Amino acid sequence: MEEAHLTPATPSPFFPLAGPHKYIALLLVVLSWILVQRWSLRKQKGPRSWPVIGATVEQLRNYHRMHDWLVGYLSRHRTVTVDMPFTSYTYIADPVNVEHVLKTNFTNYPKGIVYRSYMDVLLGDGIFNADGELWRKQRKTASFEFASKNLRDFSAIVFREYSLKLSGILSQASKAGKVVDMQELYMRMTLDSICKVGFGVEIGTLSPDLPENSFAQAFDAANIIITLRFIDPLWRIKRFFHVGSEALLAQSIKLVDEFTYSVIRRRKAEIVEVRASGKQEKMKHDILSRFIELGEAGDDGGGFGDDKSLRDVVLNFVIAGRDTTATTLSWFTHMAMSHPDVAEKLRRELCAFEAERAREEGVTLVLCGGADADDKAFAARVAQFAGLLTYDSLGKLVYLHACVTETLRLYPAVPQDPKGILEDDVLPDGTKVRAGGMVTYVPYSMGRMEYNWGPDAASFRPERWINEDGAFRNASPFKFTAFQAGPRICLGKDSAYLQMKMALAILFRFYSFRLLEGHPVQYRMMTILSMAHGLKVRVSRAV
Ligand code: HEM
Repeated sequence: MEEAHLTPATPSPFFPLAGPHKYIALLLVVLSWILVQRWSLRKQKGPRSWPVIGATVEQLRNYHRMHDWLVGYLSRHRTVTVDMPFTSYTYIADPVNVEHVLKTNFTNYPKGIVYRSYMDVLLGDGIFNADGELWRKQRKTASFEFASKNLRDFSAIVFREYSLKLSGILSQASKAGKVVDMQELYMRMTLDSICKVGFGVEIGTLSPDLPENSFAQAFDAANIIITLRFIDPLWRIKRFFHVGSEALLAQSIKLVDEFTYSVIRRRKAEIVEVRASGKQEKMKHDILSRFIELGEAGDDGGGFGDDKSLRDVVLNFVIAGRDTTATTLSWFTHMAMSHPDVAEKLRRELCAFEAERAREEGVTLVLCGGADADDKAFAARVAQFAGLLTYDSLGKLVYLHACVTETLRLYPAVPQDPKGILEDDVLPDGTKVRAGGMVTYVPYSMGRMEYNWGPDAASFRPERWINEDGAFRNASPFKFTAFQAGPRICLGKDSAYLQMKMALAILFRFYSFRLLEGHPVQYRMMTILSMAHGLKVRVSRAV
């Protein structure tokens, strides 16, 4: 044993030095490697990167406030690279780079296989998750549907009906002095609306007793867990062993699927019934019926012949139409509460509009006795006002339009939108991006950048959207990116404005809102910028 200690160490064939030299050499190799790493990162704009783990630790530490974390870096650099294990994410906020990615070199920046692999479980082959021919066909079919006057007229009726239901709930809450969660109510309203407009189904989550809705809960849980996948390198292992967040995800998707397939079965049965009755005029104008018909005709614009494809259509439209709109309505309400001058100016616009429209239509406005009016008289007055709101007349509400747009500038419903990179490329500002990585345009940051909006970029100021003649002033879609831009620009933008303006005109004409004292308003990290704790308010009638 003693001898063994005295025997000089045998040099390894892989490391031919022995004794202390071996350790010094090893240290030198490690130091040189670190130096090379630091040298190659010297021009990197973004958080500090470490060998192998990249910036994972800093990113995880800031995960709960990631959008603001990025604001900090992007205000200094315009383009930021964040290294992650085995990949890197490039974040952009300069409209010139955004135009390059979303339009000029569009084909190089698809959703990509990484994004698809994360989202597949929820979105399947639906339009949000599709690239190439599969996307093109769905886009064509859906664009055609969105342009139809039938759908627009039907939507206006549905949006008015559900806004009035929401008004009824608020009216009762104001009388009872009850606290309400506006985000939850908006989510119910937009879910009911998209189910009616999208799939011709009445699901009634906005009925006065506010029933539990397991679909909505499971859908939200799935969305949160999928967002976590973007920074959780272990998610595939968790999925394989069916543990932790991935086990919960599987459960949530099961619930979501049960609901969705039941909607499809119901619509198919109704279509058969209408056909058997021979009453074609009873055929509904919803989007799902249209896709079912296309699938049956074999002219299915993207393969909608089977229930799985229809399931993907349904869920993609739910995610498109429900959360985005409800989230924007919630942030709008928060902005109006925290900017009383804006709320007052909006109210004046709505009252003037009401008087003018009533004159135009020859309507005598009912006297309802003010805020203490009895319920029936108050409801009648609200319904009378709602009757004056049409697709065309809502176009006259320029200040309301500006307030909604300003809300989206600072609180875009989709705060970050990642794209895959097919081939190495150089962005217009000289940043190199590598095939297989990801480039993300960041609407949340873009709205707050002084280089995009001037020194008051961070202030909520709807007036910036109105020109000297009092008309709405548009901005380049590559600078105001809340609806994306280029060939994949949001298809539901007009529909979303129609619904939001219909609801907000009614609510802000007849109610005032006060944030519940001490209620925290913060976003939650998920693909949509929803509020982590909802939006708890007290509401009062204001005739
Ligand atoms: C405030 C409301 C809304 C906002 C801020 C918004 C924003 C967006 C954004 C950022 C995208 C691109 C997402 C991506 O890269 O995948 C998008 C796509 C889309 N949106 Fe909207 N959206 C809104 C409402 C709606 C509504 C109400 C509908 C339909 C009912 C809708 C239908 C779509 C569709 C179908 C796409 C996919 C377009 C494509 O990939 O070709 N959106 N929207």
